[in-house]
Amino acid sequence: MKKRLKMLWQLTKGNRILYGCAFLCVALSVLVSLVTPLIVRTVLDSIIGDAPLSGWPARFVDFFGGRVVLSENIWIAAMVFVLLNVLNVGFLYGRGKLSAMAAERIVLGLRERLYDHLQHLPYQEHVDAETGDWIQRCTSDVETVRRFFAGQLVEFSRGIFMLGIAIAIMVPLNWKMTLVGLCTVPIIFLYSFIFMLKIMRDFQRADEAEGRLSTVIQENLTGIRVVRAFGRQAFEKDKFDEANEIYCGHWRRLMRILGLFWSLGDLTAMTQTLAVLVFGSFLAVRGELSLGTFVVFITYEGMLLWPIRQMGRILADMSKCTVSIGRIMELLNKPLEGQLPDSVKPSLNQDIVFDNVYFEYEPGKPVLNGVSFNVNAGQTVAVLGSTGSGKSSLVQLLQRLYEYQGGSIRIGGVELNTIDKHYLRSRVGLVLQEPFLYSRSILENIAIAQEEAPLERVYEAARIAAVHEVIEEFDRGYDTLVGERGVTLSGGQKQRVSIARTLMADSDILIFDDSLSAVDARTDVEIRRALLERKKGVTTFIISHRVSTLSEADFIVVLEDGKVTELGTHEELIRRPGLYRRIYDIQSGLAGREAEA
Ligand SMILES: Nc1ncnc2c1ncn2[C@@H]1O[C@H](COP(=O)(O)OP(=O)(O)OP(=O)(O)O)[C@@H](O)[C@H]1O
Repeated sequence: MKKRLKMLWQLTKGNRILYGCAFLCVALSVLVSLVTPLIVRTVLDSIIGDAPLSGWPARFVDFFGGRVVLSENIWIAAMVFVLLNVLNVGFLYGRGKLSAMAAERIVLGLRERLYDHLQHLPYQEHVDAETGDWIQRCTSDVETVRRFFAGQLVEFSRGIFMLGIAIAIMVPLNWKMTLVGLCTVPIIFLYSFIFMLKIMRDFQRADEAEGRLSTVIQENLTGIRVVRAFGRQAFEKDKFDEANEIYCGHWRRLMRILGLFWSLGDLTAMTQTLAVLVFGSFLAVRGELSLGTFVVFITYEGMLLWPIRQMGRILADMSKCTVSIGRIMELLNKPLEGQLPDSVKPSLNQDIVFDNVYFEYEPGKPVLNGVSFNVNAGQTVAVLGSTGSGKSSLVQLLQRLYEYQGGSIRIGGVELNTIDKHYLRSRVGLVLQEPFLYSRSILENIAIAQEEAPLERVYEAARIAAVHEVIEEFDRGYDTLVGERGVTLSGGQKQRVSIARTLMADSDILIFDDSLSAVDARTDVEIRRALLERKKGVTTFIISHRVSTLSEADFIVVLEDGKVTELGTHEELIRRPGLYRRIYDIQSGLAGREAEA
């Protein structure tokens, strides 16, 4: 809790003067509202009545020409009354504007900080993340913080000013009435505070449930094709209903508690008003309280009760805000991707040595174990292995998306984990099996990292990826819009657009992680030929299950359960029994049968 409040305080940095001015407006507005009933009191008791005058009411009356003048021109007092109210409106406007300005600035900064932080988290965090929950933290949790800074914070200060100034005015007027008028304030405070502590956990649960609900919606919309293809609509609906029911359940509970809170608050407020009325009448009958002072107390009671009750509500809202800030902090406190201070930027067009590499995602569960092989600069390496054997993990290490825990990977003799990550990723092109395309034109998708590149370079990349002609056939050519995640393109077309995108960069190392799987065998050959021809000298890793693709590599690495079980050229491997030979036999058998058929 202390940490969350500290974070809220830190967030106000740079906007404290604005808040200071907003608080000043609040204080002035409170002062003006509390002075107004005193003018009514002066008019009732000393202008219409004949109670003696002293202090500032006497000076006020003298200023307007004395009692007689004022009693004959009562409109003057009415005008002062109106003027004070106009002033009050001005202060309220100032308060609203200043606090809104400060809140917008704080939230703008917070959103930017949050978004920037997410961009630099380790890749594993993104893989493990519940996207919907993260989106919720960046949107509705930030919105809760905005509401706190824009309204609740200054509203809370209004309650404090109101209480402080009212006590200062009420005590000299009648201390007994002050005691009666404020007797429930500590009760309301205490009760609101206990309530705030109690409800905080419920708000947290409701927020988490909302995050899960967002995740269900997000997963459903992203995977809609799978849902349709497998007729999983009913299952998805049940999943959604369950998450929705849990979320609504939390809110029902919250509403019950809030309802109880408000009803008890109403009861306390009514008791308080009744006490003031009864005790005030009693004192008035005994002549201990003038009519004007009685009116002041009743008016103050009405004015005080609402902000004090509001303070309770604000305390409860603050608990929601502290929950949201806690959830935001949880993201902001996630350590960023480590960057060694001495990161180097060597030339990557060099020999690569994998030396006894050990890697695991979870402790004690090796994914790569003792992987060793050497790649000469400019060579093409093919990687084969059954599913889950560690192929993708192996190539992802080359972009430092993950860090290996044992052994060594050296590029031109430089240890990989000392190379600057940003530099490394800009020089190592990775094409994934399931590429992500933005909802923009094909041109923008290909030139995403090279917006200034001449069109000819884009065409060249698309030609190598064997997609140029396909794009030209579209009505709008390169300006064709790709729907969200490229739904208007076929799987193979998307893969080729994403290959073209990677080829735009001037990479020293290219990795194709099964990224030709959705492309037919003939186009696959075309792309590889074009690559060999036009990207000569670029070290290339190709993960594939196609022997026709694998066979053309300089050598093949066969991975099984994270270990290299075979290493050699196509000719060498087909002569030995093993996985490669088995795959070769199956695929050449199939090819033979296809040819016969
Ligand atoms: N981000 C991750 N966190 C935890 N475990 C992971 C992660 N990614 C992969 N794994 C696990 O590591 C093992 C190797 O996965 P990897 O993706 O490297 O295999 P692969 O050979 O590329 O498989 P495929 O051919 O199916 O793509 C698998 O058991 C997989 O479940």
